[in-house]
Amino acid sequence: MSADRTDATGPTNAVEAHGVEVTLGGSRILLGVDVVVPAGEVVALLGTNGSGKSTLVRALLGAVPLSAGTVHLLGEPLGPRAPWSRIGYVPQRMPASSGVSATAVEVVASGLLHGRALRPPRGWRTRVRAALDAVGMAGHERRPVQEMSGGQQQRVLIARALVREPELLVLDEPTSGIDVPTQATFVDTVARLHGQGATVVVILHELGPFEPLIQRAVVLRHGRVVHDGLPPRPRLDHAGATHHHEHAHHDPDPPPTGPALGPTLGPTLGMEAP
Ligand SMILES: Nc1ncnc2c1ncn2[C@@H]1O[C@H](COP(=O)(O)OP(=O)(O)OP(=O)(O)O)[C@@H](O)[C@H]1O
Repeated sequence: MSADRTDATGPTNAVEAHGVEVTLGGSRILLGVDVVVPAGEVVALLGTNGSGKSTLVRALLGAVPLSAGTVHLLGEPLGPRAPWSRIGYVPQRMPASSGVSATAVEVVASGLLHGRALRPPRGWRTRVRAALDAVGMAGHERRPVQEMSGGQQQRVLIARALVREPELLVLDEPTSGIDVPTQATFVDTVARLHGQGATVVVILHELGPFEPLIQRAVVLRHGRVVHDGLPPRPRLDHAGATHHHEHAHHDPDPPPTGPALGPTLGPTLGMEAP
């Protein structure tokens, strides 16, 4: 644990990544990404489809190998010393089923197991129920997740991350496929965790209901950071309830390089520069 990352009150940076490069299937996906997220901040990761957002999050969490660069989480380097029990992660999709039909309670309770702790802690049922409640899944405790819709499975995954009351919460497009009232409940829960000091890194297609929480946006394009600063404002025509989001947003050319969000990038995200 290095002195510059951690003081007596805990790590100053929840995420500290420098020069991250990732190559997958022979393609260079991340080309030297620097991301530093101070403890307690809520950061949105934005960018067009295929810009490398999920790969970056997976690299930060050690789920894909780095070909170059360094990552520290909550003051510890990636690896066996990384404090996984203090980190919650919600992947974009439910991992392929193993064929074992776990119930919602079992999946969420697995979020309380880590390292050598193979038994859930005292009071786990109450915590699991509260986490399912926070994602609008109260009453579904005994249902096998395999029988649930994609949106319901996503909510169970979110509950599995929330049940830890994590210090660092990493979410990959958490609200896709989830109905609007449940999105609001979920955002309230993330806001509560943030109020308790948690750091949140969230991949979003658009800021949507997270907008009031987002303090900073990191925008990727073709595996590089093209903006790191104030979040873009939603464009009025995109914010309207009648706007549909199924259309593909075009990739602007050339990419902006400065710290400010370039005028061509806003339309890509359906947002205006700050
Ligand atoms: N395992 C893999 N092997 C080869 N290429 C991959 C692999 N995983 C991702 N890629 C490629 O890396 C690029 C970035 O993918 P990634 O999923 O990180 O983008 P993204 O910004 O999260 O996109 P989306 O918004 O569609 O999820 C894409 O071109 C994708 O096809």
